[in-house]
Amino acid sequence: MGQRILTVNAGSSSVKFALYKTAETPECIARGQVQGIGSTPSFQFKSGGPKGSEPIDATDQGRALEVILDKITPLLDGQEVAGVGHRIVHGGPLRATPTELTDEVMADLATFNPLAPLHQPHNLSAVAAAQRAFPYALQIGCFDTAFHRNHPWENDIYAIPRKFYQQGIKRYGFHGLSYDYVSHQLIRERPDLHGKRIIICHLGSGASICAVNGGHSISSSMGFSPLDGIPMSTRSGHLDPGILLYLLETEGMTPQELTHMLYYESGLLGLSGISHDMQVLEASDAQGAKDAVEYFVYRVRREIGAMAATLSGIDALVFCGGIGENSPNIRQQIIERLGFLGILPDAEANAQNAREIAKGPTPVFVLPTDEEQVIADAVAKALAPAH
Ligand SMILES: Nc1ncnc2c1ncn2[C@@H]1O[C@H](COP(=O)(O)OP(=O)(O)O)[C@@H](O)[C@H]1O
Ligand SMILES: CC(=O)OP(=O)(O)O
Ligand SMILES: [Mg+2]
Repeated sequence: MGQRILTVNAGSSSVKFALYKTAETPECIARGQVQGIGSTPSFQFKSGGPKGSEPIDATDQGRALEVILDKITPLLDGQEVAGVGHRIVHGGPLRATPTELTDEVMADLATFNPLAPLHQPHNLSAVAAAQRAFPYALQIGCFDTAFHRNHPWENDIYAIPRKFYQQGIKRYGFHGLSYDYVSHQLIRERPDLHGKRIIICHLGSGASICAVNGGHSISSSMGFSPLDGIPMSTRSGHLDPGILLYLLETEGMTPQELTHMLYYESGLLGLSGISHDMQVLEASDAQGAKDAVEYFVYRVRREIGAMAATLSGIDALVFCGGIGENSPNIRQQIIERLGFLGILPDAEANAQNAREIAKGPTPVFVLPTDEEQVIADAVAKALAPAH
């Protein structure tokens, strides 16, 4: 009898899942998500189940996972879920590989909740729900920080007293499962880029940019927390720390108010005053929406320039994530002023969401990311009998 692997990616307002047939390279048989947790939650299969979106009653990520489990039970057809793989945003300074989520590991991971409040507590509550549903399954954590664990020191450290580095105040980097998938997929499709300098832009609700050299992450625009770098749906991106000192000392804001402002009220939402959703902003004629889009594009271009300097050049640029994969307009605006890096946009290919969207010496790709496949592969490896 076959076994199944389930992957769970719990975010601030969504829980994404995928179900796999167990094999050396697991085969996806269904995927989907609960979205709108906290506002108007709904369930949707993206593949492998009935089409359409169904309103549901889910006030938190644990309840969303219960709905998902109800929906996938008929697809299991009596097969056992042998392993559940979880995307865990923060693995801390040590975790460089997928890890079994024992009680001890879970307790350690909970200490990183304040470093990623939009993600980490939800990631961990989804693990608890999956343990209740599948008490005999192997629960494996796959960390967004792991792909970035070997940054050269200058991309790992902040210029504050060295003792803070020893306490773990350092650059972790995030979206590592996505960068892992995309960098390997690029080489599968274009073996000539093996060993080269690649800049990958993961532009979704959370957004970051990664410099990859010879298959390894060299630098991430995200740092100690997933707040740093480019502006995001509701997160600020890079800030002068003097602003925080001013707001704390002069305006009397509390740490909780600052946290809320930086994670939930800033970025595209804060700048536009209209929406956190890039699709809504692109469709709007309001000046605030135009400003937010322009600022986002500018900060992405600026970060690509910084990553090109980090790598002393660029051999390929890649877009992924909800915005990167689906918005020709944003991609066009980003790449049309990157001629100095050998990038010449192919507007027609870009408009069609083609795989390759530039015709200059530096190729530019759109590669749909698949964090779930990276997680499923890790679970399959953990389940495989030792040789
Ligand atoms: N066609 C599109 N045009 C512009 N933006 C889009 C489009 N489709 C999706 N998006 C954006 O992608 C974002 C979600 O990206 P995604 O990578 O799924 O985010 P996350 O995994 O962080 O929740 C949404 O906020 C939306 O703004
Ligand atoms: C780390 C992060 O920002 O993740 P997401 O894009 O899924 O919010
Ligand atoms: Mg994401």
